[in-house]
Amino acid sequence: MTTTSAAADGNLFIVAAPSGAGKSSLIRALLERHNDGSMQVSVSCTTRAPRPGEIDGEHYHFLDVATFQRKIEANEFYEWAKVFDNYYGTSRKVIEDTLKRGIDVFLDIDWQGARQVREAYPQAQSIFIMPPSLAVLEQRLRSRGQDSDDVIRGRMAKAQAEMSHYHEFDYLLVNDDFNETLTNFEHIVLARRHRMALQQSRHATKLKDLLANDG
Ligand SMILES: Nc1ncnc2c1ncn2[C@@H]1O[C@H](COP(=O)(O)OP(=O)(O)OP(=O)(O)O)[C@@H](O)[C@H]1O
Ligand SMILES: Nc1nc2c(ncn2[C@@H]2O[C@H](COP(=O)(O)O)[C@@H](O)[C@H]2O)c(=O)[nH]1
Repeated sequence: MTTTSAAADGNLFIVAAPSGAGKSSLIRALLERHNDGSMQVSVSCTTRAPRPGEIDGEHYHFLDVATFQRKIEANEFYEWAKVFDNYYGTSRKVIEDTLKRGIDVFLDIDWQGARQVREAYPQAQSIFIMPPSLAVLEQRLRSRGQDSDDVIRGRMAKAQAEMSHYHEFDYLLVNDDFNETLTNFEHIVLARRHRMALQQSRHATKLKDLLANDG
């Protein structure tokens, strides 16, 4: 008789930060380092207008408010929140299907969404990214060159409220030197993968021993 152990689900990582602290850049860089298909970033839905260069389906799924609200009613979101006066949400089906295929998923979301995901999926690992200072945060938003002065002012006004939730997260990284932060981020992700792989192999060994001793 042959025994097969179920393939392990992928790991779910929540990454939050005040706007401009660098979470999207860190996730993108990590995915470039591990471009073997074992990791994916979730493409959120939003009612925010696309920025120049943003592509529908690649950076976000851009929806109108009525469509977004219909999806809320139909329970299609794993989590959703209103952030900076726009709706943002994560598709339930895509996340569940991707994790089932054994692929690690990164959610680039705010603290409200992080709370909802933790409740739905307590084994998710959560990482909060802090900027070195508010002055640096503002400088990053400005040098990104994608938001108007008004939008930047609005995001800076909400930065401290977002940062006040850092203690709800499993890990805290201060993104000063980018490469150093990326390496620390990578260590968190790889340590989680190794822990889960070890658990899975212990589980498989136990099952084998149990069957060997049976009868
Ligand atoms: N450690 C760093 N040092 C200098 N610049 C950085 C660093 N990390 C990110 N940046 C730059 O800061 C800007 C904001 O980064 P990014 O867009 O990744 O932020 P974010 O947290 O994803 O923002 P949002 O929540 O608005 O999507 C980008 O121009 C990025 O290149
Ligand atoms: N709760 C969620 N928050 C999300 C999601 N996708 C993005 N975000 C957060 O919104 C702000 C602004 O993003 P931007 O692209 O307009 O700069 C940022 O903090 C994101 O993390 C989501 O699906 N759910």
